[in-house]
Amino acid sequence: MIEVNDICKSFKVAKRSAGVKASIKSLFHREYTTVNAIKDISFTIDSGEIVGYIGPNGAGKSTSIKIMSGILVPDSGTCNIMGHVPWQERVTHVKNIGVVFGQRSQLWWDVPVIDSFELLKDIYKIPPKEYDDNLHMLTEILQLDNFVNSPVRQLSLGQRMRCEIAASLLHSPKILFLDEPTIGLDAISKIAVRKFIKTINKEKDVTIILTTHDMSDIEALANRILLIGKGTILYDGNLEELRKKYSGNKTVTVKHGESHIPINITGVSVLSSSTERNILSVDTKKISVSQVISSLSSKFDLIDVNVESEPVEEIIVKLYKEYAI
Ligand SMILES: Nc1ncnc2c1ncn2[C@@H]1O[C@H](COP(=O)(O)OP(=O)(O)OP(=O)(O)O)[C@@H](O)[C@H]1O
Repeated sequence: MIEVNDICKSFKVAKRSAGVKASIKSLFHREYTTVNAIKDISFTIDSGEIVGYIGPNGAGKSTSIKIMSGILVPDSGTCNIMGHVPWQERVTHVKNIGVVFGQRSQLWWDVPVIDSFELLKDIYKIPPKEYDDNLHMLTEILQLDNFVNSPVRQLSLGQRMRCEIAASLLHSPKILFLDEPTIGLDAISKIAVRKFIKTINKEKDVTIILTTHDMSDIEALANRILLIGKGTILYDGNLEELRKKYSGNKTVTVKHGESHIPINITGVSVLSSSTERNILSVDTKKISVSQVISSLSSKFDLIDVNVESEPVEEIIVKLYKEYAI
């Protein structure tokens, strides 16, 4: 469905030095540097996938999304999305894709949201029945009823984001590019947006490419991760493989009926110890969690046990460290 081959994109940026003298000099003699935003990136994405496109700030995520949406033209390389070259066949291409940039609005600021939707209906030439059905479905699932008639400038960030997502899907695209769709949202809105993304992927078979710095988005949604760093793809695989590779530890919290329990088990370190509760870090390469629990329960009276995996954030930090990005 999406085929990206050896894409490169660089930007020519004017050098600016501080100070009045340097500013005046730059009026007559400008110097430029080249920023290599992406270098030889290649990947394919199949229909129905949800791909988490992750990487640190400035890695090249937005640039890639802009190239795949046809907004930017690469310096070299090829890109084929549903049989079209995005930047050469823009009109046909945009009918197949929806794009949400979390930091920018595609809605008209001063008019009611519904008027923006009507404009998009005309721009995309959406047949009336398809528009009505999609609007009905999106209004219901994204709960837009209370603010769809308000101007965008009056909406909260979470309300606006739900409208942005609806706007990107009115023309029934098969691919949705989401660039930080949950940025700045509260916990409830984040969960609502994630739930919606899952629903359209499952029920409407929409392929989703998601960039985010929120690793719980990735954990909740992505079956595949593409890691980009310094403009190149560094990892392509699923989260489980990453967990296996980078996380050998589990955190086990043990609530017990004793005032203090001595813990001396190979592969187990005590993170914190207080009356009636111990927090342990278990190196699962040396000992399994069940072995630890049965060893403890054979000696002590355990009231409650809670086992947690290492947070995804920490696994990703290890990944970034390994690739020095
Ligand atoms: N229009 C532009 N002009 C000049 N440089 C640009 C432009 N757009 C992006 N860049 C540069 O290209 C590099 C990649 O930027 P990009 O926005 O793709 O990163 P990103 O991975 O989306 O980052 P973030 O997570 O911070 O949004 C950065 O060094 C950025 O400064």
